[in-house]
Amino acid sequence: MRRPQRRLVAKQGRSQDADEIRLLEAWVDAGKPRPGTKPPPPSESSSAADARRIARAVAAKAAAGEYSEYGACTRFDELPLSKKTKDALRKAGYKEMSEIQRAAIPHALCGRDILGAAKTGSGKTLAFVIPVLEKLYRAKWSKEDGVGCIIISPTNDLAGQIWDVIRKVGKLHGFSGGAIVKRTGIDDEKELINRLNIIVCTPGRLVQHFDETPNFDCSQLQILVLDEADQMLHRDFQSQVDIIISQIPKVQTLLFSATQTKSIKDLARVNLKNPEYISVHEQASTATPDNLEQCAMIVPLEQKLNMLWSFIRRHLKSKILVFLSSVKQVKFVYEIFKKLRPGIPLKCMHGRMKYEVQQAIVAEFNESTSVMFSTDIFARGLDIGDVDWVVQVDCPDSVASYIHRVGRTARYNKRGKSLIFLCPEEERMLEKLKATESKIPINVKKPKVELLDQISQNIAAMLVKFPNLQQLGKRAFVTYLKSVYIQKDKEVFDLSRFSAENFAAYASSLGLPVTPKIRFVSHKKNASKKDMEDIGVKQKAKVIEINPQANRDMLVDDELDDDDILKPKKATTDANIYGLHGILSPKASGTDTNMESEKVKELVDRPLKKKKLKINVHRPVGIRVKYDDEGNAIDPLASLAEEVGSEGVIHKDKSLFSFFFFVS
Ligand SMILES: Nc1ncnc2c1ncn2[C@@H]1O[C@H](COP(=O)(O)OP(=O)(O)OP(=O)(O)O)[C@@H](O)[C@H]1O
Repeated sequence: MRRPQRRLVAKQGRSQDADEIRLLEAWVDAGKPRPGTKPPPPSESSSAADARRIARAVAAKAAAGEYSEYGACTRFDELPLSKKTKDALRKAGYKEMSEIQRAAIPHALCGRDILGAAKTGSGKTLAFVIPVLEKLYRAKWSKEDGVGCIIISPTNDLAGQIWDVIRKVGKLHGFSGGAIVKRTGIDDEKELINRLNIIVCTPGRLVQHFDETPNFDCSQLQILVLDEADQMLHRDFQSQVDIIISQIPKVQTLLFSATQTKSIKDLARVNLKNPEYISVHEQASTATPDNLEQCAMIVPLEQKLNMLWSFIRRHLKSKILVFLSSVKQVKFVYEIFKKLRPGIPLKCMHGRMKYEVQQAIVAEFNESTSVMFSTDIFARGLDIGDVDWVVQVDCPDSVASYIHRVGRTARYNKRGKSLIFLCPEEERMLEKLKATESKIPINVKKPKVELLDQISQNIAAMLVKFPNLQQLGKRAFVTYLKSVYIQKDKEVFDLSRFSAENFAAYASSLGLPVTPKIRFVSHKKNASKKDMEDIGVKQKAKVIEINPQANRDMLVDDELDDDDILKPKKATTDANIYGLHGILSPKASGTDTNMESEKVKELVDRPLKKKKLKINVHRPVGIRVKYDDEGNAIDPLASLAEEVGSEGVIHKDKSLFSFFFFVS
């Protein structure tokens, strides 16, 4: 493939790097670990001073053409890495490698595909960021070379966080790049995206660029990373990842997660070539961090808020992350607790917030002792400093979700604690967590009922004083039931196990004077458009007798918006934008809708190079998918209505945009 003259000239201009690159190439090749090998346990005898001396000796030998094997290294400065990367690592305070870094980086440096698994907080981000930087450096990649690396992450926040690590460790390299992390202006991004060497983004946004950006060119891609790979390859992002894979060449691929997929079917979809299976904690007795203390309590639904309040009141000096199952619950609990003043700052985080607001809240939470109420938007990957407690008020949808949620504490050698409230009706989850194969050391504690603060009366008083809170409470009630109803794991989540009395008591615990009336609408698989419309029309909805007693008491309440009706929606955010044959399927509702809201930082003003044609000629044509502000596919008619009806809004949104981060 011929590259333009200008690129060659730019590369020749970096002759001081050329010698180092030659040396690194030779070292990487001569000292590479054998496929399938793991590093030996690190020797404990050498002091830090010894280790530095060894590292200097290794580097001097390499400069003299004697290349040592690097598969057993314990420090970053013993690896065949560029001086720019080593200097930045040292400045950032990274010296000793973590287990996953020791095991994965040597194999990744010599170009192998990796399927990496290690516990939460064990340093997986650096395990892929370093090979990415080195790959591009050794390929003499420059800003003019276009997209060389794509890193896909499930949420915008996580993409932003990964980009921060790249900026820190790659700051001495001259690569361009950015986290496309907020739906700002796809048109502005179209101009710029081909000039980014490293793109970090959610799958939905990338697919959107493949669809809408003329000449979006990934044909020169060098390396692909899927963070939280199990989630990427599973139902949530399956169809989008399939599209991405079909649009890019086969390149070195790195897959990382704390709960790795082992499904051959999943892995076949990303075409891994003789991958290194690296699971550093596979033999460990626990799947969660060793320094994490975990306990569970069986708490009736109607006592959960009392329990949470009492817990917070007794931990006013702790940084606490609280998981709830829906945006409306987060909003309600946050608002009501704020009014009741527990004596510690409160924050909330969910997907309906602007990315900038989220970032500000995360930054504050990083710095302060406070309580953060969050949906699962915070469950994976986020690296928040010194969280003391993770409290799961609502049951996670799986054991893997539990592991990711509790992994927000006890990160990288720090200590942490977690507590989960499970309703008696959800005890099956406790069995799953305690099962030998889950490897989760969890203690079951009995709640001390006598210590419980009873706050239902206080909440009810607040609802009288602030009527808008009553509406919020009602919605929190309904969305909680909905969140249980839509769960796939019916062994754990089964509304029919709750009685009408349970629901009434729960409503009363939220301060509601009466139990909101709700209805359940049947879920027809592969529902046609007609069916979908019918579901939207209340009179035609089919009521399911989930709990005859409950249904007798809970009929349709017309005050609740459609979103609050217990009709099945997809639990995930931007999953399945396409149906099987590229047919537009209805917008997924999602627990967190900002996963696809994107922000791009710092504008680029370099001339574009001529780009090659897209790769996949078999992609379905003739179906132009439109996306909403969050990157979800929207119905053509809905989008037409939006364009006709809200020109001003569209214009206003556009003015928010786009800037790219740069490593320079
Ligand atoms: N070699 C290292 N030395 C010191 N600190 C490190 C090292 N590697 C990573 N860390 C720190 O450990 C913390 C957790 O790292 P990271 O976020 O990469 O974990 P993770 O394995 O990706 O976790 P999760 O599974 O939750 O996404 C970060 O604050 C990071 O800066």
